Amino acid sequence: MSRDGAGYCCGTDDKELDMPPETIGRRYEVLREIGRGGMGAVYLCNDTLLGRQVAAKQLGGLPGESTPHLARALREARTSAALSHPNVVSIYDAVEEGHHVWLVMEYLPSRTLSQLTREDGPLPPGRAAHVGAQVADGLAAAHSRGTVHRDVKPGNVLVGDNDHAKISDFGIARSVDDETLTQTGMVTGTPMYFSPQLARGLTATPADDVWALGATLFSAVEGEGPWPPKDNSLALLVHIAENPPPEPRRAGALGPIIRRMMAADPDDRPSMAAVAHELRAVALAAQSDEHGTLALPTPELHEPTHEPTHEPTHEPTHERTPVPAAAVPVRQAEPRPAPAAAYESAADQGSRRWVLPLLGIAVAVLVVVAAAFVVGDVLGGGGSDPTAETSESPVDGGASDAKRGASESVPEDDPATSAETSPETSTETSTENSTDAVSTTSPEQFVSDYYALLPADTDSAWALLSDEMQAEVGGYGSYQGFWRTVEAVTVEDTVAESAETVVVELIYSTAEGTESETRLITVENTGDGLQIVGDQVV
Ligand SMILES: Nc1ncnc2c1ncn2[C@@H]1O[C@H](COP(=O)(O)OP(=O)(O)OP(=O)(O)O)[C@@H](O)[C@H]1O
Repeated sequence: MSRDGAGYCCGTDDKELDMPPETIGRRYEVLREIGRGGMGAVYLCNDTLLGRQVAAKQLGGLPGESTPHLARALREARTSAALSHPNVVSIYDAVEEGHHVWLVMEYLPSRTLSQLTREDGPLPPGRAAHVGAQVADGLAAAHSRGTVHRDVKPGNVLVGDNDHAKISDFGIARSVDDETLTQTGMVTGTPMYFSPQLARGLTATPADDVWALGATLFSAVEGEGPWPPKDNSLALLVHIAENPPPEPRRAGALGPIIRRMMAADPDDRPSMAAVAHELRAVALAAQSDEHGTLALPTPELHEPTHEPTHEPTHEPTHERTPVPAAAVPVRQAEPRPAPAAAYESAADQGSRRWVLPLLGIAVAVLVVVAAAFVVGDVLGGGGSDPTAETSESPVDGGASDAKRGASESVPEDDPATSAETSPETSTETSTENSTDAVSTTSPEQFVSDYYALLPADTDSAWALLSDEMQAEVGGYGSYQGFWRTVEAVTVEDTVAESAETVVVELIYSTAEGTESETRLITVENTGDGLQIVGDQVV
């Protein structure tokens, strides 16, 4: 192992894998190890640029395994970065160092669902339903954009305070039209939670995630996995493929939904969105159980996540349709001196170019392409190349890059050529450029990166609004309340109209559907970097 001017440099033997670096990518100070998984250690770090805690997961670096590991890591970063959702662990950055990739992600003080079950015993059905509903929300958002997780299991469900749950580890997730993984012939995932179809080697579909979540809930309430443990994975696969689904015994009100989620025929399984809805109903019923036998932590049940809330406090005069405000929610329908995004008249609403009726498969494809576009931006610092989805390029930034972009440059390297051929991290490159780069972040990149933060990281996004815009919005609570109603926002295109104005085309996904909108964003360099100072529908 060596440390050089570019920061920590990793070797390739197992011993070195056990030694944490002091800093990752010259930006993330390692504080302590959080845990270990099949792919390596996870460390709690301090992001010195944004002053927040993050989790960094080390992947790759084993002899002869670096390439597939890097590919898996980058795929994980791309998939998760495109999935900005309150119930999906956000990927902020991916740093290549030596033979390793560090995935830098949102830190969630938590226990995994498997730890929780092991330490607290089997979960009451209502509590399991509450956790499961949130995970189903996150997975439904992934499914709506063509991504199958493929490794849903208790170890990939992080449960934090008040049982706030997030699904993590999109390491083997992929878009359904991405044949890269199937071409490798690799079998990945955890057999214990495989559906019979996956066990038979069929291509993964959203119905397999539904099964896996059903099996995960089965484990949570039963205290043990759905199948008898077997040392031999192949034997377990054969067992799953040839035997009827297990019957839950301690699931109570959760029993019927678990049975349907684990239906042998995938066509008999509900969609993930329907699962979320049903699980939430079970959780709510348990919450109101007077006898408290299904007691739940109450605060989180009221968290809107993205279940439709028909009476949003921040939108008193409008239907709860997603309001595609660049930065802010609609608060009232009164005329404003400047048409800031915070305010939109009823006439505006009527004339809004809703495209919902035109949406269908074509939009699903569009969203996937747009997601690649956003990630491409993040990868290339402005090189918005949708083809980057299929290249093994480094992922630099993710959600955090918008914030970083406000104070430093993002390299203009070509994402299609910089990964396998150049081991330097893109984070390193951007850090090196940081001293003189305040003015080099393009407004289009800044706007793209701003939206990449949303809806998951409202804290960081909020900091990118000028004081005046924050006042226009009506406060952080209102801003956050709006973004909680949005499952995903995707930048379809950005065009600079002038040095300070950007036309951005957006696609919003909510529980009610998908819609697009074009907005004019005005940015200004305030000395601290770029900030959003104006926003209107065009
Ligand atoms: N974002 C995070 N925030 C907080 N803790 C985390 C985070 N990600 C992982 N952890 C912790 O680190 C441990 C290891 O995580 P990891 O994802 O590597 O495990 P795993 O899913 O078993 O591994 P793999 O999927 O690679 O086989 C987990 O048990 C969890 O407690």
